[in-house]
Parts: sequence; structure tokens; C-alpha cells
Amino acid sequence: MLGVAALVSSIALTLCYFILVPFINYFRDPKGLRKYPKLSFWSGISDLPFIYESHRGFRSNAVLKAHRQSPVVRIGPNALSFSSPKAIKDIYGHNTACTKDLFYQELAGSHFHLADVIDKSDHARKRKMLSSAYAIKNLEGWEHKVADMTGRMIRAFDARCMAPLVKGQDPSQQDLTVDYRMWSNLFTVAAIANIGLSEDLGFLDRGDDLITSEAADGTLKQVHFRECLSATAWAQSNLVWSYSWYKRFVTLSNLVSPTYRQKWRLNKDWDGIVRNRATTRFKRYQAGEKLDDFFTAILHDKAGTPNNLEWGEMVAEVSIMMNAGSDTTAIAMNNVMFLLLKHPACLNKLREELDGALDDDEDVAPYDKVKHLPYLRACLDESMRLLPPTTFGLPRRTPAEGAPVDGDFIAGHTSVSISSYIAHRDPTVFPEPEQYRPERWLGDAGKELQPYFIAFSAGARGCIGRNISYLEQMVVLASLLHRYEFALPHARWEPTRRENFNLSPGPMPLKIWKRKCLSDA
Ligand code: HEM
Repeated sequence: MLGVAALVSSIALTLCYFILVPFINYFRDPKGLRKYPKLSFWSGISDLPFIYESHRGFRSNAVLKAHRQSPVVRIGPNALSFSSPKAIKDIYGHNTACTKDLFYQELAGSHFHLADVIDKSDHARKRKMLSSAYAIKNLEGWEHKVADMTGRMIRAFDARCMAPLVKGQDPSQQDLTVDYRMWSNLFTVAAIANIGLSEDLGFLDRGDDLITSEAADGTLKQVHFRECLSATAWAQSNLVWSYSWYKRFVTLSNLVSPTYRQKWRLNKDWDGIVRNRATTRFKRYQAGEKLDDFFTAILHDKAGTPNNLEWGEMVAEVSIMMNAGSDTTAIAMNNVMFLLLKHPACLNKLREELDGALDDDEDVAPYDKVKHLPYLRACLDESMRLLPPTTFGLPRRTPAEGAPVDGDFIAGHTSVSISSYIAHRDPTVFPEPEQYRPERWLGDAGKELQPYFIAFSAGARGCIGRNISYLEQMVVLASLLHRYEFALPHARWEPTRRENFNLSPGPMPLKIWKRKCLSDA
């Protein structure tokens, strides 16, 4: 009898917690959020509709459609999405009163890293520690590492070159020898491992991403880097949106879903990859090796004074470096190649610029020769405008006393965000936003667009790695387009795309052959 009573009361309590309390809160509306249109009928009551959209694979596109009705959309009981470019400064600008939202805390490991730390002074400490390593003046120091990786990519691509494509024909299946999505990712992981940890992963020489993962007990095994990182992003980006329930969702998904079980297992392997990178590099430091890389900046300042970080914090910084430092740039590289192949007039114009700047026999484009090429930069920026690698609305939290956003007063402790995918489609700033038009970035008109370009976010929490990313993107794209021709499988070919935290394209098989003018030279 007692058992039945306990069961009934726990069901009643659960129903009350999940249904009654959210309903009451919705109608009480203490923050005045009910006036905003909702992403879906239930979005004011529960985060589950947003979690459902995540599983469908392209949240930002669903939010974009909702923004056609309103510049502010309620995407969860406590979460607003903005679309107006005016909201950028309020949410992300240098003087914003908003902080990173609880989202970052939920996803953090035992220690915060530069990207997920919430406390502003702790962030300032970390950013100061790492800023010299990432500074623009240090790019020269990293250029030879990027050049080395580009040279290896060229060797791999030379070996996969086919006979030129016959005009008017599509490549045959066996001629599609380069999965550019994979190769650009092998490149960025290998490059950041070299720049960040002085480690040679050999990915570009072998053409695979096999890497050692180290369990907490020291057991080692070989895993695939891309599979582990992508499974982690898939699972986390599906479930995190109901912050207070996230940890329970992780447990539950592990119990009931074989797919999730597999993803969380790969997530452990991802942690093991990071652990092994950190322990491997630390052993070299202990052995007295003096290495010029980001890890050195984590260990001590330029004068050699130790930073005395806890081991967990060092591992966390290695984690964000290997993650943010590889996935985003690889997506950007893939997208710009795709868009240029889809827009031959832009590709020809870029080739003309590159051929004017580079010698015929130059394999790897020297950064000095390409860094100021206006059309190259315009092609990259237009690609990151149309398809920003990181598409989701980066969640910020209003301060306790509330804050103005886009002319509205938003109550305290509310989650606010603006997705770059949406902001970059504002036709008042970017006319014909769905068109790939690098020309819009040229000259003074192009400079005026910069405050509305948020692929790297903005303000104090903007991307610290953007200079490294431009270095990699420019050198690789210039070198490859100068040396090769590429063809997509056919004229209407499109990649699959899934939005985890980044908008991740699927494989992009290409045919590749040497450019005639160069092979004749
Ligand atoms: C196309 C390439 C890249 C894109 C689109 C990109 C985008 C972004 C964005 C949107 C943020 C803000 C994240 C947030 O607020 O949650 C960010 C922050 C960050 N990015 Fe990047 N990123 C790129 C390349 C890189 C590279 C190459 C590195 C490292 C080498 C890097 C390291 C970081 C770090 C550490 C942060 C946190 C900065 C802070 O909070 O102070 N990123 N990035």
C-alpha cells in the first residue's frame, strides 16, 4: 500500500515539476518574455522544442525562419534570439554587461578553459596569458609550420592527381580521389598540433587521423580524431539546451539509447586524445626540451616566470586549442573551396590575382605574398559570411539587474544570443544575402561591413585564433588554387550539412589535376 502511495506521489510530483510549474511560470511571466513570438508553440514553456530542433540537425535555420516574423524570438522559456545587427554590440560588444551563459558551465570539464570560463577576471587572466602566443606579430613564427603542413598536403594531392577533366563532362566516380572535407581537416589538426604542441601527428603523410587516446588509468589505444570530436559535438549540442537537466539527460541518454551510448564512449576517447597530447608534451618539457609553441605560453610567461597552473587547467587549454583550433578552420576551408567551384567567375578572378602574386614554380604560397591580396580575403570573408563555421547563437546571460538589447529592456539572468548565420543574412546590411558575392567586401564599402561580420564573434570574447586561421586559410587556398584544378562530382552537387555547434559539412569528393599553364612550365 505504502509503495503504491509513494509511486503515485512521485508521478504526481514529476508531472507537477515538468508540466504544472512551467505552465504557471509561463502565465506568471515574471520577466515579461511572453510578448515575444516563439520558435514553436511550446518554446515558452519548455526547452524540449529546441532540443527537438537540435536533433533535426539545423536549429539556426529554423530560428532564421522564425525571425522572418520578428527580430526577437523566444527559443526557450528563458532564452531569446535576436536578429538585428544592432543587437551585436549589446550582447557581445566590448562594453556589454552580459556574461557567458550557464551553457558554458554545463559543458565545462573539471577546469574552465579560455572559451568556457565565465568569470570576467578569470577570463582576462587566461586571455593575457595566451595572447602573446596568438598575437599577430607571432604569425611569422608559426608560418614555417603552416608552410610545412601545406607542403605535405601538396605531396598527397600530387599523388592523387588525375588526367584533366574533359570539357563538358562530369568526373567519373574513380576520378574523385580527394575528399577535400577530410583533407582540410587533417591539415588543420596537424597544423594546430604542430603550432600548439610541437607535435608531428603525421596525418597528412598517412592520409588518416589515427591518434593515441589515453584513458584516466593510463591505458592507450588508437582512435580516429574526427570521429571522436564530431561525436562529442553531436551529443552535447543535442542535449545541452535545458541547462539544469543536461547532466540528467546525459545519464538518461546513456541508459536508453545505443546511439548516444556510442557517442558518449567516443566522447571519453576525445578526452583521452586531449589527455595524451598534454601528457606527451609535458614529458618533453620535463625532459628539458625548449620548444616554441602555445604550450610554452601555458607553462610560463615570456620572462620565464611559471604560470603555476593546475594540471587540469593545462589540459583544458590543450582541449580548446585542439578543438576550436581545428574544426572551424577546416569547415571554412572546405566551404570556400565549395563556393568557388560553384562560382567559376569568382574562381577565375581569384586565380588571376594569385597568378599575379606567385611565381609559377612556387609550391607553397609565402604568407607575405598573399596576406594583403584583397580578392583572396574577400572570397574567404564572403564564404564565412554565407556559411559561418560556428552558426549557433552563442548564449550570453544578462546581468542580475537586466540589460538593454536592441532597444528592449531584458530582465536579469535571461539568455540572449544572435546567430551569425542569421545576422549575416540581414538584407539591409548584406543585400541579396543568399548570393555569394566576394565583391561586397572590397574597398571602403567592404570595411563598413566588418562590424556586422561575426563569424569570429565580437568583443572581449571574440576568437583569439582568427589570425592563425586566416594564415592557414590564405596559404592553403592560394597554394592549391595556384597549382591545381578541381571539379565537384557534378554541377548541382551539394554537401550534406549538420549543425552541431559548428555547421559541419559532410564529405566533399573532388577530382584534382595539375593546371595546364603550370604543368607546361
Ligand atoms: C574560421 C576559423 C574560426 C572560427 C569561425 C572561429 C570562431 C570562434 C567564435 C565564434 C568564438 C566565440 C565562441 C563563444 O563565444 O562561445 C571563438 C572563440 C575562440 N576561438 Fe575561434 N574560431 C576559428 C578559429 C580558431 C583557431 C584557429 C583557434 C586556435 C588556434 C581558435 C581558438 C578560439 C578560442 C581559444 C576562443 C575563446 C576566446 C575567448 O573566449 O577569449 N579559433 N572562435
